Amino acid sequence: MKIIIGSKNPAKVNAVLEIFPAYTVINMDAASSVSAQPFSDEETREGAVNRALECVQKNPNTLGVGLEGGVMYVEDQLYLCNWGALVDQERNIYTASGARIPLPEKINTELKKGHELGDVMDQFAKKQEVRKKEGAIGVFTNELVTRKEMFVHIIKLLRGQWEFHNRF
Ligand SMILES: O=P(O)(O)OP(=O)(O)OP(=O)(O)OC[C@H]1O[C@@H](n2cnc3c(O)ncnc32)[C@H](O)[C@@H]1O
Ligand SMILES: [Mg+2]
Repeated sequence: MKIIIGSKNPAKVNAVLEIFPAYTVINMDAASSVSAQPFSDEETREGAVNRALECVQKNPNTLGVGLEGGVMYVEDQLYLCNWGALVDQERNIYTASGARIPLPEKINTELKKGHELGDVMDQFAKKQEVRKKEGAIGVFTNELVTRKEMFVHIIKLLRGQWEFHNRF
């Protein structure tokens, strides 16, 4: 059986490969159809669902996975948030979110100017393509939790819900 992941970002693709080792994993660009920088749980979740749906629509009889990164506020504090969606052949939609950590005020200021977190993180960490490697969560947890590891947990939550639904 095939799984289509709606992203070519290695942090996302490698997480799917780890949790679905028996499957053929294919990656494709899928549109989130939300802002390049989602700013709420709702918008980030919608981006993940849109990506997963597009994967299954373009590849019937497969499982589609969408993973989306965003930020959200709890009161005045900006947090990193991530969402995942899995869509099966019957178009059942399973969703789950990942761990969230607060982001420094400096990052909040840059995002409010309209910059994307990916670019802001590269500047902040003085590195390149942080979003494809340890991610913001890796930078701010001293790499105890990497972006891939955070997505691994989300995909476990998706796979587990899908298995529970199909348990008999
Ligand atoms: O190729 P895609 O799948 O689009 O992967 P992406 O890295 O762009 O990731 P998202 O579109 O899901 O994330 C939306 C924006 O937030 C950024 N972002 C989200 N989480 C991040 C993280 O942990 N580290 C760095 N940038 C992150 C990302 O670079 C985008 O600017
Ligand atoms: Mg993106």
